[in-house]
Amino acid sequence: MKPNQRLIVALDFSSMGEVEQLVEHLGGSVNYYKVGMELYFSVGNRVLHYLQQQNKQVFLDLKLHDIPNTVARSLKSLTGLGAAMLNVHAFGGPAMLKAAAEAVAGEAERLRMEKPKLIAVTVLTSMDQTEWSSIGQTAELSGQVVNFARLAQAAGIDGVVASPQEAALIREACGNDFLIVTPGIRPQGSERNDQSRVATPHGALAAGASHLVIGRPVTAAADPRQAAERILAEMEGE
Ligand SMILES: O=C(O)c1cc(=O)[nH]c(=O)n1[C@@H]1O[C@H](COP(=O)(O)O)[C@@H](O)[C@H]1O
Repeated sequence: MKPNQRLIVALDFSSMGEVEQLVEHLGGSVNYYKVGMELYFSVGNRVLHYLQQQNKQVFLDLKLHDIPNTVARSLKSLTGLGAAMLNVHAFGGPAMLKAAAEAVAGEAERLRMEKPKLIAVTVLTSMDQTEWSSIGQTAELSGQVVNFARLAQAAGIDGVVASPQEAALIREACGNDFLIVTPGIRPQGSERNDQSRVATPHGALAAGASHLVIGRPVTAAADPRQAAERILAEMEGE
């Protein structure tokens, strides 16, 4: 069976021991992992080296959000680490997004390496319309997600992180080559936890997601391998 490159399992842990235990347990069924702030701040580049040795692809999810110069210079440092995907917050605005895209492309060219994909986080999947309004936003949340996706694409960014509930609108607005990476994935019957805008794996793919980011439905399952294989079967049936 061809390895699945569309399922990204989130390694939301704080130690190498937990990472090694899960990656060994999941074996060849999972080929793509997300390293987020908790893990990277705890163990640093050790986890990237480990995943590279295991021939796994890495989404290094550090969600940069700062002025254009700072984000561009930070991304230069991150580009050479060998992750397949990096991200920034779309809230940084068009100038920051453009500087970010140029920094990654320029550094990858300088290092003669394949350019990591750079994607922009739109509106966090934990937020619902009420919370969105509570921070003073008057536009409809889904409309703003699509607006961010358009701005990111115009700035030369490869795709967005959004909820599966906006995936169809983004696909329509940004075309087939644009990456749509969707967390907020919850298989039938699983806990929502702190996620608000959710869908099933099948629902997310049917709406046009290119990649699914899944954490607790796999990592907190009694049998993570069985949980991952069920999700993969649901994805392959798509
Ligand atoms: O950038 C992300 O990956 C991200 C963006 C977002 O809007 N929502 C979101 O949940 N995430 C990440 O996706 C993962 C979801 O994990 P679970 O809720 O456990 O499936 C976490 O590691 C989050 O940091």
